Amino acid sequence: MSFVSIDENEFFRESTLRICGSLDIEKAMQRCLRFMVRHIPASRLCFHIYDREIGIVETVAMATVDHCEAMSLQTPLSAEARRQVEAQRASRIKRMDRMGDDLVAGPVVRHFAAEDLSGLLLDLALERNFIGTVSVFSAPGRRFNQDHVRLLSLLNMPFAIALANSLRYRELRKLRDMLADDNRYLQEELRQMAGEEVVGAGFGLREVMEMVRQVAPLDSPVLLLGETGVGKEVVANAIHNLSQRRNGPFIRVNCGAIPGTLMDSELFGHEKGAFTGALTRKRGRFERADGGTIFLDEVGELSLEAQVRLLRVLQAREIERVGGSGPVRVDIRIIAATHRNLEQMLAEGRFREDLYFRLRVFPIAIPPLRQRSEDIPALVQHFIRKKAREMKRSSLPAIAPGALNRLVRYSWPGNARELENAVERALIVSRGAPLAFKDIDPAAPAVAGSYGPRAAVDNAAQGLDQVMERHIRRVLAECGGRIEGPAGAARVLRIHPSTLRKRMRKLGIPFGRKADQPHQSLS
Ligand SMILES: Nc1ncnc2c1ncn2[C@@H]1O[C@H](COP(=O)(O)OP(=O)(O)OP(=O)(O)O)[C@@H](O)[C@H]1O
Repeated sequence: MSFVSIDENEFFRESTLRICGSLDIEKAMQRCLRFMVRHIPASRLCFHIYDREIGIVETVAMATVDHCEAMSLQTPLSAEARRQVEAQRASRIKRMDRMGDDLVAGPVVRHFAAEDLSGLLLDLALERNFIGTVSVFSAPGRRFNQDHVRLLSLLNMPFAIALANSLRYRELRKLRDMLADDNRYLQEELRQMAGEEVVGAGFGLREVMEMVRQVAPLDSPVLLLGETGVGKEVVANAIHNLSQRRNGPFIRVNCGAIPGTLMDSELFGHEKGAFTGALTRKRGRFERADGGTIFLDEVGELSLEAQVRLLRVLQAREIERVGGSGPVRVDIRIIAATHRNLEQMLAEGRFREDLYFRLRVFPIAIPPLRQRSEDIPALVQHFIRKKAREMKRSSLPAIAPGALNRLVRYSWPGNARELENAVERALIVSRGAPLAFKDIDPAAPAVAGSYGPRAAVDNAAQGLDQVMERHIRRVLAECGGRIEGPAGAARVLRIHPSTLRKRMRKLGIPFGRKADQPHQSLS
């Protein structure tokens, strides 16, 4: 085969264009080789990196004229060969008449049965950092000479830059894949922690689950309504898991727990330096939920300013980071939840009407536990399993005779969460004996139900309005719904009946005929 002689400048220019032509090392090398073979007797290019920690040469890419591939071919080096490689700090080129005889190249080219071929080794360094080595294999029966060395040595710098970039790109891709993998794993863990199973789906929550199945495949917003602890997050999770977005993120935002001053940066993120303390760029919850579902819990707690910004996201499907220079599109499904009476908040000007109608496209009301006491036994079993697992108990305790009956008759103002706490308490005090639930007494004055240190912590976290609402409801239940009179709730609470009515209206507690509707019944 005859080779076309070439001007050095032309060789440099054409080879550089090709080695920079792709971020995939093997493709870039193949393009380069296809050009080179017209001018030098080469048959194969390989790129090798060196792992100093373990003294291994890894061949990461290989190209012939017809075939190229990314690979991870590892060759351990002898101690002497390691010393030789590790002394290498500058670019240089080495010619070998027979590659098999070289201390470093010999064991590597054995993988390609190329010991008898002549070779050129191009060590690449940038700013005194050794990047790797390109090996050029000769065509069978040909030997490289000084003219080839001169031509190849021109390519030191472009090869070093291009291959260093390709290695970085490869590393980034690897990190991205690892992150995606971590993300999938964590999402799965979260799903398990959140308790994927909706207990009562076939009984007390049957209608709720029918609605869930209807709306899940669509992208419409869903508004979950129900008392605190009733299972709104569990239902939100079920919607996400039954939707096309199930492999995307499910991001919960507790709107009542984020201080007003941090709301924007929490929800929408910020750019680096947007304000004092913004040391790095941070993605907000909306951006994190991209491709998945955002669950806005306690949406009724949002300030009016935050409501305006939320409305903008709902309308434009875009967010703007604090200190950002432009909008960022987000592909999200919104599920909002509240235990509040939003209609009443509308009437009082505490919730925006436009936002309300945007969120209220598909409302689902989750009934309180006292209206679906048929779910209590299954929930108790579910929580026993869950808590025993968390507490690393090897066996599941039995339930003491009569205890389940007591649980079913209790009114559960704190709903499933209160039941979950009761199970946890019972497991702690039982020490392996059957669970007696002695602190749950349906006949005791309602306020006594779940008081104690734990409930006090719960109450503190709930806010004054909720605690007041809960207390009033319990006293009302105890007084058979009566407000006035010697046995009325106002007397027990030591306030004037009209003050009590006013407060009940404010807290959304029905009275009079409304209180007789089953949803509100407390007994
Ligand atoms: N149907 C159910 N099946 C299984 N677990 C449930 C069910 N309902 C509630 N739970 C459990 O009860 C606890 C409270 O439920 P969740 O957090 O969903 O209530 P919530 O209505 O969102 O409360 P809040 O209004 O206070 O945010 C959680 O630990 C949840 O896993």
